[in-house]
Amino acid sequence: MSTETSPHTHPDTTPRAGSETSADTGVGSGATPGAAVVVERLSAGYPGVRALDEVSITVGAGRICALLGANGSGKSTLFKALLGLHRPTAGTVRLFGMDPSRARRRNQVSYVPQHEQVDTSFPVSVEQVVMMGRYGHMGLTKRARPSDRLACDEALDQVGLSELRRRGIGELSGGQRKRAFLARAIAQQAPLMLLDEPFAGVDRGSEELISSVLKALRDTSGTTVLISTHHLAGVEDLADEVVLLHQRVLAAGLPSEVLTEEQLGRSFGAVLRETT
Ligand SMILES: Nc1ncnc2c1ncn2[C@@H]1O[C@H](COP(=O)(O)OP(=O)(O)OP(=O)(O)O)[C@@H](O)[C@H]1O
Repeated sequence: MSTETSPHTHPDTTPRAGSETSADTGVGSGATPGAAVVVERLSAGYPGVRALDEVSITVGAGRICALLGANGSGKSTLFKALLGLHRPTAGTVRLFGMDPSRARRRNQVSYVPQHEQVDTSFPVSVEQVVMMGRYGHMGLTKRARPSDRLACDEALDQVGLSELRRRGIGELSGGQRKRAFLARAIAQQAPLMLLDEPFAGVDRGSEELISSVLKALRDTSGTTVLISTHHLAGVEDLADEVVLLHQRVLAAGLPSEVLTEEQLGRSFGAVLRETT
């Protein structure tokens, strides 16, 4: 990740942009080589609210980047823009050189939302939820093939939910449910994973498990991971790069550069400390 003030990329890792060629992905045609996410001078908001103001971020492929900001700092709005679900007023977003809608259609990005609506009156098992991550791979018939079942089995195993696979999703604890939705994203096997507040409302055990799963995805598959969080705890250990956001990018770089008392104090003052 980098901004104009703190250039930092990771040229050693190649984006796992599916099996597409550079012509398919658009990499090379105005894209930033080796970058999974390029946000340039992005402004976005709602009637009467400026949520993002000229935000520029670059996340190198195969990196874990934490987007750190207090409540209301614009993290969710940025995620919505990255997913093509919120139209910015200015600026551009490119995921592996593609616009967000195209990247989603080409299974380049998976998403783990902060809250997932679970309709307990319509029972869906944990493994059915995880299988939903495979829909983009199944073709028109939407029938699971052996490769889909294998991807689900592996994802359930990674998050430690194999034993609970037949349980209804509504019967899980908050932390277990979060792991189930993480497994759905893992099964999708997209080269970029976005996680909105993955540690909110989970116990210490689930937090450690989620962190180690994300690191394993980076290390074994070269997955680029972008998490939004307002919790300082754990970020230094997990993230390769940190962006401090408060409507604008206040600081960006290596955790050791960004997560200093001085930087946090200058950037957030009391606001961040109150919310961590
Ligand atoms: N649908 C909306 N309509 C109007 N204003 C909104 C809407 N969604 C967010 N906002 C405002 O936009 C700003 C950024 O909100 P956003 O949800 O992106 O921040 P956030 O960092 O994700 O916050 P949190 O950590 O509390 O989820 C805030 O001032 C918020 O009140």
